[in-house]
Amino acid sequence: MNSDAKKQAVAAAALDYLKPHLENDTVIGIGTGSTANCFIDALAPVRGRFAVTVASSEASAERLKSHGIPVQSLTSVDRVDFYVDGADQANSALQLIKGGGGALTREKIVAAVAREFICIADDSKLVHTLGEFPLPVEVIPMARSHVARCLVSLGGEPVYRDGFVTDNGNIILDVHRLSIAQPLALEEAINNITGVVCHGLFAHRPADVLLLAGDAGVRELRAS
Ligand SMILES: O=C(CO)[C@H](O)[C@H](O)COP(=O)(O)O
Repeated sequence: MNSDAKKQAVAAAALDYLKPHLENDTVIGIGTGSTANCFIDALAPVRGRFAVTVASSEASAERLKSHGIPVQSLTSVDRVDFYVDGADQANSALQLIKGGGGALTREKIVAAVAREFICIADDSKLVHTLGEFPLPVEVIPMARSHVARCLVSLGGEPVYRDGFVTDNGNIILDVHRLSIAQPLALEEAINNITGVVCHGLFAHRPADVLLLAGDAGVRELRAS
């Protein structure tokens, strides 16, 4: 199975996972990226079976609307029942690196609100130790050099994502060469750097379920 087929398979599996739980008032959070896009496309035929979606990026909101799927802001809903999103890496505790697409801040906010976070990915994303994928950090532009120095002191090699501006008007530093043996501690340490808006290490809020597509089909993992 090639990469696109795996994305479509895992998106279809996420929809199968959700279907028994869909009610007229269900609110679904929607992630960002190519796998999340496959889920948006899979969701279109059942758009009458839930209330509304909340998108984690302008790009996802546009794609949802293009399918006629209703989108509301997070501030106009009183809860998010499910959040479905991809990831750049996942470990066996279902802690994640996210933000390859630069939407990490809104993704982390929707994930924080969601009752259940369903992560969808192909099996190449499951790793023993997070960190080979550069960790995206969203930064207030004027704090770029200060934050970069702090990230170096934590052992990383920050690289400015040239020409990229987040939906929130900020910049991204992608931090290379981190071997994240202690995700909870590192998440807190980076949160504590003044000028950091948010970053893509999801350790305190891991996924609840990881659907992983491989050549033999889609398997469901819970945190171990
Ligand atoms: O965090 C993300 C976007 O900010 C994506 O979920 C992550 O980059 C995975 O993307 P893809 O499904 O295209 O591999």
